[in-house]
Amino acid sequence: MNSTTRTPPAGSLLAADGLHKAYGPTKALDGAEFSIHPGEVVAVMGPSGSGKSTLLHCLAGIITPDSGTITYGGRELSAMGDAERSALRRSEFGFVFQFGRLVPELTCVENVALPLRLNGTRRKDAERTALEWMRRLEVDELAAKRPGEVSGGQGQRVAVARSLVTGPRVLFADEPTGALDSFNGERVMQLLTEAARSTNAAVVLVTHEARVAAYSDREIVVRDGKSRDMERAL
Ligand SMILES: Nc1ncnc2c1ncn2[C@@H]1O[C@H](COP(=O)(O)OP(=O)(O)OP(=O)(O)O)[C@@H](O)[C@H]1O
Repeated sequence: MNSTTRTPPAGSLLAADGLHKAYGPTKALDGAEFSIHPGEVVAVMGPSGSGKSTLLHCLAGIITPDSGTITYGGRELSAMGDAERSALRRSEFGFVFQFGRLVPELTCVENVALPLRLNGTRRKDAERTALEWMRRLEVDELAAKRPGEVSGGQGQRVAVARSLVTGPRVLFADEPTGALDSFNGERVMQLLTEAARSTNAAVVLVTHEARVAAYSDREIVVRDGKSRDMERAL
């Protein structure tokens, strides 16, 4: 793609270099770079409209950058076909968004089991694994309830359980606490980071809140589509 791109930093699981993405005249990404190691939690910060979500969507293979390289496990995403990228998203990546996006017609345990069911796991096995994750996120008592019957904080913990149920190597979290009060936001972040660390999953955490970013190992600031690594002591 871009002849000036560099090799990804040693040991990185997911890395991007020289990313550009424009929406018409708007430059959403203008040379952004990124890298994350297995088990690392990286906060992507920056003002509204600076390109954070666009960066996350490029890294996750949801949108294709206009130029630049993204490598996952040593392979370039752009070299994969659509089907292979979708399979990668289903098997290696997990997602949590600002609003849980749970399926309202399904119970909470069915929601958490859904990614496993889509991968062909039998219902009983999928729901057993789902319940284990719900227990870790302290929402197993809500298994039989539908999303409309639980609180925002509980629903978000159900969404975190769903994002981790397939054992992803990278968890993408886009403002996961954005709709919660500070108490529930803190609890979601504690449980999310604990669960991710216990499985050595890397977490790409988009947030504009410093208290949420405080759960990360490292911060990257995106401004006008450019990213800057803030070397922060652990
Ligand atoms: N689908 C789209 N069509 C047109 N413009 C877009 C689209 N998505 C993003 N943009 C523009 O690209 C720029 C970067 O948007 P992006 O959503 O990545 O920023 P952000 O930092 O995540 O913002 P926020 O914190 O408000 O969510 C913004 O100017 C935005 O208006």
